[in-house]
Amino acid sequence: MDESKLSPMMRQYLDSKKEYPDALLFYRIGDFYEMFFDDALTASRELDLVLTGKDCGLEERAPMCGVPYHAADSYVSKLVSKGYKVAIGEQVEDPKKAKGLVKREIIKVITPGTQTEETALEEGKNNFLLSIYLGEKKRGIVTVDITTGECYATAVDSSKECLDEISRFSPKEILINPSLKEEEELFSQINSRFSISLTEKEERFFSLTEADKLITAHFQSSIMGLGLSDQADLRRALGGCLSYLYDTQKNLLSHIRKIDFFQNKDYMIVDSYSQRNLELWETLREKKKRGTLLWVLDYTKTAMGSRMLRHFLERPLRDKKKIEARLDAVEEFTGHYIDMEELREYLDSIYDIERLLARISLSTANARDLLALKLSLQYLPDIKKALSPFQSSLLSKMGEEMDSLEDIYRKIEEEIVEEPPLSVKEGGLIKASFSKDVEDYRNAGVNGKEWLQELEARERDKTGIKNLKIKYNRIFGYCFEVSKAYQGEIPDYFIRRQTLAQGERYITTELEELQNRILGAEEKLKDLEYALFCTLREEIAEELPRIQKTARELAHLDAYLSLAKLAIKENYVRPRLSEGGSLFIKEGRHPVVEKLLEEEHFIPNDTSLEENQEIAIITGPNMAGKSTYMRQVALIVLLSAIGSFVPAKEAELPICDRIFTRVGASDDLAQGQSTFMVEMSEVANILRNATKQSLLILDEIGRGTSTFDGLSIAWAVVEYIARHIQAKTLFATHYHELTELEGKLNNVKNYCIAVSKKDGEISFLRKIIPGGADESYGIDVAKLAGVPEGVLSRAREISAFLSDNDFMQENKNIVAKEGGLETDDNLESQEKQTKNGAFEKGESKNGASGAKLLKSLNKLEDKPALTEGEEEVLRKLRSIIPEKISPFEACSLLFELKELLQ
Ligand SMILES: Nc1ncnc2c1ncn2[C@@H]1O[C@H](COP(=O)(O)OP(=O)(O)OP(=O)(O)O)[C@@H](O)[C@H]1O
Repeated sequence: MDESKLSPMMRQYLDSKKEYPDALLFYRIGDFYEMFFDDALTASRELDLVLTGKDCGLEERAPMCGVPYHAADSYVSKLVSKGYKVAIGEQVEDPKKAKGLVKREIIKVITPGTQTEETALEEGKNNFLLSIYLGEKKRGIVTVDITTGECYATAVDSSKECLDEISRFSPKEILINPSLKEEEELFSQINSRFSISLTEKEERFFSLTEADKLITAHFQSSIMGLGLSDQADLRRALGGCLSYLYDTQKNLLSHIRKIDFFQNKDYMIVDSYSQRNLELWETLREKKKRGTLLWVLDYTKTAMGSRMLRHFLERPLRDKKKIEARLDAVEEFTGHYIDMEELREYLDSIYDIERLLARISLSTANARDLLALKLSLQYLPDIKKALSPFQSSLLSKMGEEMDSLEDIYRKIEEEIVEEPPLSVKEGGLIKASFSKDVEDYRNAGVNGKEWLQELEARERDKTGIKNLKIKYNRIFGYCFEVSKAYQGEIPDYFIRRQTLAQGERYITTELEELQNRILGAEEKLKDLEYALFCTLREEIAEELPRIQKTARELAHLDAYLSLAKLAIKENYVRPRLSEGGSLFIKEGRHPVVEKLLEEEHFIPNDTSLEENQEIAIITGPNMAGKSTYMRQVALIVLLSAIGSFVPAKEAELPICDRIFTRVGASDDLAQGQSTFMVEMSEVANILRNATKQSLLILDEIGRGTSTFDGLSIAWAVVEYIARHIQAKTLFATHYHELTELEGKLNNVKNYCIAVSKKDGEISFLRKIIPGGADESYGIDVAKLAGVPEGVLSRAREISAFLSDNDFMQENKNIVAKEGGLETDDNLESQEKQTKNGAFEKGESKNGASGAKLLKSLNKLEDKPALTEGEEEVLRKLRSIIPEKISPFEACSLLFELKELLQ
């Protein structure tokens, strides 16, 4: 584009655009925000706007579309929620007074992680911007929610931990430095697994010197004072984050006052796979809250409480004292139902104070926001009073820590009217009783006419001029009009302004004063009210620390009350935290399935994983309830770690360092990894990181590959856990062979989920009992699912053939013998063994199945004449025998051969 030919306005536009090339630029022109060129094409497509053109000095018109300025917020939110960034180019001088082109500047940039527009934010969920600085050794991670002022920071060692944090915070936007792109795995996972807007900034954006300058200025403390001296990567991430926030907001960020440092080791780690598998705050499929653990837990009354509860869930505790303190608070509430309900009622009238404060700090709060703050504070003294009888450590401290903030309440009460308008610049927001000037101006507007009539009557009496009138003229304003007949009676304090055909126009000092009061009143009133409002907003902003602290206490209070309400409503019990690490649950229930079943009755089950008996192998047909049972145990352990009561009759629970789950297929297939590959990398991760204090939930390990390899892997994994990790483990499997481990490894015990079969129909009893399952009932479940009878009867035939055949038995023998049960094995040799497989031609360990196929091949080759079908089988056998084949392929070929050769 030849920019020299552009019109001045277009040149001005393009200069602004160059400042934020990755943002769509909304450019204020008159009453519209216009977009041009590519931005116009994108916006018209995304917002369904009519695309027009504008003469721009070039041959072709510039594509253009626009939105009315007063409706811009909703359009901006729409774009931002789709992941776009939007820069607002505003007119910064009065167009009427401008000489030439109106001056325009970008006043803010709105991005997914920095937007504050209320309608675009999710209630009960933070809107995080996460900044990662990938350093040489560490990864600094800083997360800020500009809408609440929260700021969390940590440094982690691995990309995997980065992903765990991303998954936990679910940020709307991630700020990265270029080296993160080189960490391909992490980068591709961020891109594919999360639909998060990525903002890449050049390395200098994260410069340590700049970061330190910004951090010390913002938090008004030295790097050492903040405890950041040896945290260079974290400082860079924080510096980048602050710089980005200042740049986009173009505003003070005084509500971000405190950095909340955390270390993974202080919390129970639930990695990102497990967070999703256990559906803690988002369902796997629909990504909704309904159907998650958070959905069950959330009886909070305020958005702050709801966010706090989620926060509890994101970071289950490991410190016994802290967990007991939360449990004490919950228990105390459950024992005082009426007080609890009274407090919950008070919370009902509390708005999202944290978000209100953010708007106050960013100077975007309006009078309605201040009113909402006032209404939120009105019951604080009552809340403090209602809390005073409570004695548990957290609750008694909470009452003391909470500030009743009566001064703030009074300030707003004195100044802001009961129903203020949305706009703060149009007047009507300040009480007349608050300011004499406001009262006068407002009176002037309302009473102006009366005052003029009064003056007119008074002057008429005084002068004796009967037809003396006050009239309004656009040029001279208010004047007395006196007809020619009365010219001789004009008093000397009448000052002549204009001669008319029939008379003269006069003013007096009093009339002039009155006129000033009346004519300027409306504008002056608006200006005065706005100024008073801004002062009040600033005064409240100065009290931010006090209000923020109280808001935090209210959020905690709401979360404890919610847990207490849950305990009462859903009949949960207080867990005992076990000293020795044993896990014992009597009549445990799955919190979510129980709630979803509603009318249907959920069958409770016991669990016992003790020292020296940590591993449970769970067999049972499909649909019996294995996954539900295992998840239920994980969720119960997790609930106790957040300080919640648990769905059981009785529970003694360990404090785990981590919960690992390997359940079902992950959604990483999108990344091009096979189901089996994903499964194995998760297994590898678990085996490498689990400790004796971990809880492992393993569902059908090995099902993603051939039966033989799968069984071998599953076997070896159980063995490895039993011998080397001794973590509490629930291991569900369809490989009944694994039940043999019970006798061989003394910390393994078998369980199965009972079913009954009557007249060929199975029914699920949902009860877990000791021992292994007798049958797999797979075909019965297929029947329940409506698989056609033809397929079922054929499956029964095949199943009968396979159980007649010693084929599977042979495979099992190979696993038992060659899996090294009798010898001291290790995982590596196990893996090597299974990789070799059992079907390679010519190797002794290939087992009898390979030999059997060879025999069949020879038999076919010896036959003088072959049918078409036999030829096909022969061809297949020739092609596969030198290769590895799966046991099922081998089985089905054997089956075909059996039929053909008969
Ligand atoms: N204890 C229970 N009480 C009542 N219903 C239950 C119980 N456990 C599970 N169910 C019901 O049974 C359904 C199947 O359970 P689940 O998915 O846990 O079976 P599964 O044994 O893991 O099956 P598969 O092996 O096919 O994955 C659940 O969706 C739930 O509705």
